[in-house]
Amino acid sequence: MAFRAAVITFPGSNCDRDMAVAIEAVTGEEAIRVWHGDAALPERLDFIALPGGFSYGDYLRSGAMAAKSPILRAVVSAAEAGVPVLGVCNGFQVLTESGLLPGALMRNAQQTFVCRTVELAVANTSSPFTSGFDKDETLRIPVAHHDGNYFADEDTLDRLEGEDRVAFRYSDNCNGSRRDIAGVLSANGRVLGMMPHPERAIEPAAHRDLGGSDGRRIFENLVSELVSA
Ligand SMILES: NC(=O)CC[C@H](N)C(=O)O
Repeated sequence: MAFRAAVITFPGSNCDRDMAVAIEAVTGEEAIRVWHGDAALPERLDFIALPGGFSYGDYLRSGAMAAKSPILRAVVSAAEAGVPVLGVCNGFQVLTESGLLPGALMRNAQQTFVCRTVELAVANTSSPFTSGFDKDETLRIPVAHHDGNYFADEDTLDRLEGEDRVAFRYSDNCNGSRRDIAGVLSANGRVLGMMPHPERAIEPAAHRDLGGSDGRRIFENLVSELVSA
């Protein structure tokens, strides 16, 4: 089965190539690159990735301007039609700014950029992105952001937890996120926003502190869910 994935590039994206490399490594298929100013997405997509970076220079708020770009209307329609969407870091910020996911990513509590590998606990094991994990399993995936402090009001946080929509939690909260939340799912589980970068963890670790393949498993989960659907 040909796997048709699109990677959206905004001015200032800097993880779009890494995302395309990760998708090709896992699926064997080249990802289709889509520019922010395009009004339409390619047809029959299996997956859309919103990559990390500094879209529009993080002006206004991280992700705010990208959320108003022409291609986002098409991404929102595709998500509403059930196409799986993964937003990583800046992509997660675009997902909250566009209303596809609740909450907001605020400036890190410590007011500094954080760039290191973190440990995550798997919270949800039923979405297309997380179905191959064990609950509370630990993943090691890098983060690199200054606006990763997940915020939502208490009612929203209770609702997310009640609906099993927290995908991942930081084992050691690196940015002040409410309830240690590192990744959030949409109500139907097919949109995932996460601050850690799975596309930077797709090869076996070359060193104790460098690399690792836990991120690859998120893409593998998605592919095996789609194949078995
Ligand atoms: N790596 C990234 O995607 C960075 C995201 C965002 N611009 C931030 O620093 O918060």
